Amino acid sequence: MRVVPRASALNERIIQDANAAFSIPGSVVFEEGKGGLPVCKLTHKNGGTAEVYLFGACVTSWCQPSGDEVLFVRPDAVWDKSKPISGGIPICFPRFGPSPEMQQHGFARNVDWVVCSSSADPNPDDPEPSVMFKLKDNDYTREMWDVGFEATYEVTLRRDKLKIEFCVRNPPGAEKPIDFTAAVHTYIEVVDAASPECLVRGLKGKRYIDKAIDTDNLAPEPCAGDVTFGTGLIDRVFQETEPEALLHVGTGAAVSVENTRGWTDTVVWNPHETLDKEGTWKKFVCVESAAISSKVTLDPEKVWRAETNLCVIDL
Ligand SMILES: O=P(O)(O)OC[C@H]1O[C@@H](O)[C@H](O)[C@@H](O)[C@@H]1O
Repeated sequence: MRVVPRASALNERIIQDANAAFSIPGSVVFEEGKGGLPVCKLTHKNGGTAEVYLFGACVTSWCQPSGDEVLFVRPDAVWDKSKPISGGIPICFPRFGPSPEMQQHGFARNVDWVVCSSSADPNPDDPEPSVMFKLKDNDYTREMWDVGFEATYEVTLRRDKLKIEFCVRNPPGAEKPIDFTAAVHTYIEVVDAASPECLVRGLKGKRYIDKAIDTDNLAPEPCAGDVTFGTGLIDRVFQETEPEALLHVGTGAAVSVENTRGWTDTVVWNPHETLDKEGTWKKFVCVESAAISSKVTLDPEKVWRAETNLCVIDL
């Protein structure tokens, strides 16, 4: 009889193997995280840290050297792989939003990614720990999306930034182009989303689809000014945005979400009381780097590269 290893034994083995191949003392280590799931911890020598779960390659924490957390994980997050981790930076791929072929926001946040490299010294005077994950098509993904693909996701903890690079390749030998939409769905902690001091700047004049009004109403309208929260659900897809959007978090600081490369759009989402009546919605705002308004189309062997840099700025 074939003995199926317990989930915890499998996770232990994944952690051991990842440490053997990719740990870097003081910079990159793999541990048991919530629910026993494998998590990679990055530590900068300035005291900053980040955590990335192999499940969904989901960044769940980015702490400043002061210990202040920048990201937000919802209290209803579950850690048993029965659904995506609700919070941090889930990856939406190969579909953003609902789709007839697959689960909301695609399958990338619902599957285990594989660690493929780590590094800590692109700059030896100021080591920047990083870890890279990969995901390829398999029987499960092909049931929903019958194409080949190779995706990588690299998280780098820089002195003052969290850098995220997401690449998708249409592999050699493919016979046709692939197309997809995608986003990194960044949950950022705020003091009180209901306060007028909590706002997103940098989107004025940009056209957006207001998904809170009518998801079938695809006529974009121009954004009048800063985006604020507190009156109800905010769910907006801003098209062809400038590289930087600034979320004022209410502490006198802002988080800059800089779409350095690849991304074309910015999604701003705060669920208000559609999430729960406990007031969780007041504790975060999502500012998402996205490629939605035009699908990305990749010919065989071509690579699409997208990069986001998050940075905390004193106002
Ligand atoms: O609950 P999920 O699947 O993580 O999605 C949350 C939200 O994600 C946002 O990106 C979408 O614009 C919203 O429409 C959606 O409700």
